[in-house]
Parts: sequence; C-alpha cells; structure tokens
Amino acid sequence: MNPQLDIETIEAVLAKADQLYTEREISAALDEIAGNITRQLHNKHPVCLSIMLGGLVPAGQLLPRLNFPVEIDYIHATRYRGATEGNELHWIKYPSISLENRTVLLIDDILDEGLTLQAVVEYCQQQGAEQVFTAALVEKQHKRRIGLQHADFTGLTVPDRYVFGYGMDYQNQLRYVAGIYAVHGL
Ligand SMILES: O=P(O)(O)OC[C@H]1O[C@H](OP(=O)(O)OP(=O)(O)O)[C@H](O)[C@@H]1O
Ligand code: HPA
Repeated sequence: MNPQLDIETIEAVLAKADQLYTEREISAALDEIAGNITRQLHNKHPVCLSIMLGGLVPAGQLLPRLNFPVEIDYIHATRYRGATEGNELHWIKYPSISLENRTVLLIDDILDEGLTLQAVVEYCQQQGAEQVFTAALVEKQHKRRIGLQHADFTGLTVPDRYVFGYGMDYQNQLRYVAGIYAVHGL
C-alpha cells in the first residue's frame, strides 16, 4: 500500500492532471447507460452490485436513473490497492443477498485489464445467478485486456493512461473529483 499523499500533493496532482471528461459529459454518458440498462433489464428485477470502492460513485449516480424495481447490494474486491498496477484480487466483502436464480448487474467505474469484472462475473455464476450483466462507466483503450473484453453497458473510453475521478482513485485519493482526469506523466 502506498503512503497517504498529503493535501498539497493531492491538490498538485489535480492541478497538473489532464481533464478527459467534464461532469456534464459524464452525466450524458450515465443517461445513455441507464437507458440501455432499462431497455434490457426493466422486467428482470435485477440485483445491482456496486463493486467497491470504485463502483461507489458510478452506482450512486446510475441507480437513481433506473426507474424500475432493482435490489441493491455491494461487493468489495480490490486488486490495485492504491497502486497503479493490478495484482491478485482481494475479496473484502461478498454480497449479502442470495444471487441464486437472479439477474445480476455489476456496476464498476473502469474496465482496465478486465480481471476484476471477470472474477466477479465468475463468482456470481458460481452462486447460481441466472444471468450476469456488467456496467463500467469507463473502458480503457489498450491491447492488454486479459480478462473480460467489454462491459455489456459502458459510456466512455479513456486512453491508456492512469485516470482518476468519479470513483476512480490515484493512490487512494481523488475519487470524489467531479470529472475524469489523467495523471500528468502517467
Ligand atoms: O480491469 P482491472 O484491471 O481489473 O481494473 C479495474 C478495477 O480496478 C479498480 O479497482 P481497485 O482494485 O483499484 O480497487 P478500488 O475499487 O478500491 O479502487 C476499479 O475500481 C476496477 O474494479
Ligand atoms: N485509474 C483508477 N483505477 C484503476 C485504473 C485507473 O486508470 N485502472 C484500474 N483501476
């Protein structure tokens, strides 16, 4: 785990970062994702699982846009743990709701190498989910995708840089930022 960044460093990272998407653009992408989810899942009474921590902000913004019955729970699993390169997936919290014979919608902030969502999809299938769908606010564009190739529902693409904001962290910081940014030099 990286040491905590101090406030001055956090502010400097944000000041030097390149903005990739504004809050308005993200909001439009969330509207589009919500519309697509609604068309496909409106009569399925899905269990929506936010993948913490990064899924917190996208799920919090997406779920109120779904105007049909859903159940909400979360999974806490992490493979970056504040670093900029992923490792093995650590499971911190499994969902409390039974997934047996349910339609499941996983909500995450970013699909990068695809290993997190792939592992969580497999877990849900092992728990007896009837169907598992994935939503990722952002897909990173590169050729290193070794897990899930694409989310079923997605809104934005980002280049092959380390990004933060709207749930995504840089060294466990800056998740709250109301836009999507790429770290200067990364
Ligand atoms: O496609 P992958 O390469 O697996 O990366 C994507 C995952 O990485 C981030 O989580 P992280 O492990 O950083 O934990 P966090 O949600 O606490 O930030 C992000 O929230 C995704 O879950
Ligand atoms: N930013 C934040 N979290 C991530 C990233 C990223 O670029 N890739 C995988 N998890």
